[in-house]
Parts: sequence; structure tokens; C-alpha cells
Amino acid sequence: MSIILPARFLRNAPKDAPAVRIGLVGAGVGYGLFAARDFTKDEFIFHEAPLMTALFNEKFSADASLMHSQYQAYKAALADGGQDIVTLAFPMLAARNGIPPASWEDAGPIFSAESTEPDVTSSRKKFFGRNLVHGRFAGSIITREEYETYVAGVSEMLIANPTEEDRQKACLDFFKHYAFQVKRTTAIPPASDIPHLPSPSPPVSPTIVTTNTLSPITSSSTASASISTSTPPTPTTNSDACIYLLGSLINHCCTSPSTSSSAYVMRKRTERGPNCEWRIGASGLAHFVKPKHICVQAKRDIKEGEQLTWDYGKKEKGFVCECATCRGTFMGYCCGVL
Ligand SMILES: C[S@@+](CC[C@H](N)C(=O)[O-])C[C@H]1O[C@@H](n2cnc3c(N)ncnc32)[C@H](O)[C@@H]1O
Repeated sequence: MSIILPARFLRNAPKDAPAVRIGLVGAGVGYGLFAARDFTKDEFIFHEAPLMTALFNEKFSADASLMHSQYQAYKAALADGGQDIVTLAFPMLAARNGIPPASWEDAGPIFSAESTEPDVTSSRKKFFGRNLVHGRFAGSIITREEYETYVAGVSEMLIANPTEEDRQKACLDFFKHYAFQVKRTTAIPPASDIPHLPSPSPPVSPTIVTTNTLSPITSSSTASASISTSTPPTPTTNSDACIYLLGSLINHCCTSPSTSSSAYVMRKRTERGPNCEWRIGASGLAHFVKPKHICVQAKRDIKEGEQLTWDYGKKEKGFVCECATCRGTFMGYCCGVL
């Protein structure tokens, strides 16, 4: 059966060309993705299959079934030869699970533009482009010095012998900040049917977590979470939380508020603000892709070398924002006053 593509998409058909590079933005921000060529407004940048899928709950409150599913998803991603790439992509999560960051020598082949293991199946390949369906990974712009400085900071978070609770808490924090809410197409089993479900963890101080269906899930705190002490509830939403090897590395940029109608102010606002948008599942440009795949599209013209960003859409993000919009205001970090 042939797929009928929307006219807008046909005008901007995905190119089998280098799309993104990985870089380090800074110690506080970590990795980011950078355009590997110029893109025009509405151009399709890449399309990627998920790396991990877990249960979603609206507030990412720490109920046992949610934490169990996140931890299982992480373990599954590590298994079958995936440890090197998953650890390199998400070193903080690895450190909190007792896995030290990769050495520069081990990281090098994984950061390269092509897989060094051409004969293995896509899911076993150790390179950042392995889950891409369209758009090519173009390698890394990270220097040895940048990498070693970054992982020295990550190593401080290394837990020598993490308990099961430490590991699950690390996964909960990770999913809050890196996962996308994706509408589910099939039903999930009730919590009672999930094998080896651990007992709920002891309570810690609760926090309010906001989520947005069109943003990576972020929270107001990485240090605390509301914990259910009763029977693990079956999540009531019809969504999954998905992590992407590249899509989850795109950083936030604030859309600056503007009441001005001046063309100059509006242009500056657009130039500085987020340059990408994303879709998952059957909507608009993405209607031809599989349900949990993410499509990244240029929101405006993008120059080669520019960092790709989108607006996470939250007031409470759980980090001090270092985006170009915030850095460009004389008030300094402005997320809190948007
Ligand atoms: C979805 S991840 C993006 C990839 C991340 N930079 C990394 O290295 O794994 C979201 C996390 O990146 C960091 N981040 C993203 N945008 C940021 C920004 N504008 N300012 C500071 N940190 C940011 C925060 O730590 C946030 O929790």
C-alpha cells in the first residue's frame, strides 16, 4: 500500500543527508544537538524510533508500577550490547546506577558519524544515529578536553553500590526530564499483572510536577518526588513515556514574550527563540511514521552549526535556564518571570 504524504511534507521531503551533530553546550547544560547543514523553515530534520518506553503518569509521582517500568526500560536498553551507547548518551543516569562514564578512547567510536560495526543489527549498533529512520547523524563536535571536563563532574555523582531504590529513583528523575508523553495505541496490563513488582519506596517530601503533552516532561525538582505508600495504582492515562537517543538530547530555549508589534522586535524574538518543533505519532507531518517515533522539524531557517532547541513549555523546568533568550535579556535568566 502506498503512503499518501501531505503536500506540505512533499515540499520538504526528508533528505538522506547529514542532519545533526552532538556537542557539549556547557557543564550545566550538558549535551546538545547542532545542525549539520542549513535547514529551511518547515524542513524535516530527523525522524527517530524510541530507545526506551515506560509507563507515563501525569505528575510523575513515584508509584511503584511507574518506577518499575522505567527501571525495566533502562535495563532493557542497557542489555544486548546497548550499555556503551546508553551510558555515553545519559552519563548522569548511568552514574546514579553505579556505571562510570566512558573514557574518551571508548567514547570516540560511538561519537563517530557511522557505526564502526557495519554487520550488527541496528539495535546493537553503538553510534548515536542507530535509531534514525530519516536524517543522518553527522558525528560529534566534542573535544577531548570538553568531554573530560564534563565527565569529571558526572563522576562526582557516581554511586558505588546503588540500591534498587537508588536506581529506581535515578530512573524516575531521568524520565521526568528526558521523556516525551506519547499517546498509547494498545492497552497496558493492570499493575497486579506486572511480574516482580517491588514494594513502594518510603515516602520523601512531595513536590508538584507539571507536565505538558507537547514538551519533554520536566519537573520543578530532581531531588524529591511524591511517593505512593498504598497498593501501586494502575496508571489511568493512555500514554507512554518515551526516551529518544537523539531527540531527548535537544535542549530547551524560551520563547520570549513580546507585546511589541515592531517587525524588528518580532524578528529578534524569532531569531533568538527556539528553532525546532517536534511531533510524535499521527499528526500533520508525522502521520506517515510509526506511532512512537519522533519527527523533528525546523520552525524557522536554521544555519549549519546552530544548536537545535525547542520550548519545553514549562515555567518550572527543574534547571537554571541558560538558553539564548534568557542570556539575551538584561534581566538575566528570565524563565521564572515569563
Ligand atoms: C531533555 S534533556 C536535554 C539534554 C541534556 N542537555 C543532556 O546532556 O542530557 C533536559 C536537560 O538538559 C538540561 N537543559 C536543557 N535545556 C537547558 C537550558 N536551556 N538551560 C540549562 N539546562 C538545560 C537540563 O539539565 C534538563 O534537565
